[in-house]
Amino acid sequence: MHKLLGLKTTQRQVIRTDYRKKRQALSSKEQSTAAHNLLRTCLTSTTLAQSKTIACYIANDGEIDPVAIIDYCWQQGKTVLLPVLHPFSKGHLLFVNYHRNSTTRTNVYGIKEPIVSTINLCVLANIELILTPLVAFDAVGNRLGMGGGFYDRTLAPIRRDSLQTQLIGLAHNCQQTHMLLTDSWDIPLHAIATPDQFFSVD
Ligand SMILES: Nc1nc2c(c(=O)[nH]1)N(C=O)[C@@H](CNc1ccc(C(=O)N[C@@H](CCC(=O)O)C(=O)O)cc1)CN2
Ligand SMILES: Nc1ncnc2c1ncn2[C@@H]1O[C@H](COP(=O)(O)OP(=O)(O)OP(=O)(O)O)[C@@H](O)[C@H]1O
Repeated sequence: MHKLLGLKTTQRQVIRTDYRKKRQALSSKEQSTAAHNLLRTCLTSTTLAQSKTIACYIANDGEIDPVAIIDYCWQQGKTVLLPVLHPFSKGHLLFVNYHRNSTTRTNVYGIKEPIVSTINLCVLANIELILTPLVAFDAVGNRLGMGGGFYDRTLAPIRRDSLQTQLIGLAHNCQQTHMLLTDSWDIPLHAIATPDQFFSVD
């Protein structure tokens, strides 16, 4: 492997392990306080309030829980979507409508996802805002995920086709890193919301 590529891969793996441990170590009280404060932070930006079609996620592995954001969106009559592992296209995600009565299943990672059908699928170009899970972030919008490359692959058309879709990462305060080394395929975030702060990039 090329030296720099090897260094980056190692840095990513070390940070991934380290930052997954940090979020897993949070108590349920810390998790619920964080989840509550996260909605407040998100509402300090106009993006969430102005978007009508919003992709979110179901918390896993100590991730900050966006449940209050999902409830807020439903109350406001917004369309909420969840990522679903693509059934044929390995490493890609589909975004599927999620409402209070959605039928769900558990995927191979143990994460709940809605059942895909032709009527509940949403194409990327029609999603105004994607709230992404992440393992670590830096203040300039770089994101480190679980390592599957799912979001990077799925979101690549945003750069290729200059889509207007806004990307906001959701994270605990302890998931901020000084600086992440980036790769060519990384899709940077427009902002990051934590319980204490809203980081707008540029
Ligand atoms: N809540 C949530 N939903 C999500 C994601 C996510 O990161 N969080 N994804 C974001 O892509 C997709 C699923 N991708 C995932 C990829 C890997 C693992 C995982 O747990 N992998 C390994 C550990 C990886 C490692 O340490 O290298 C495992 O099985 O333990 C989970 C989800 C779509 N849905
Ligand atoms: N657009 C892409 N096309 C092809 N391969 C990609 C693309 N994006 C990422 N990958 C591959 O996915 C692998 C994992 O990428 P990376 O470590 O950036 O994932 P991640 O951002 O941590 O995960 P996720 O996006 O699932 O949360 C990389 O080794 C890379 O080869």
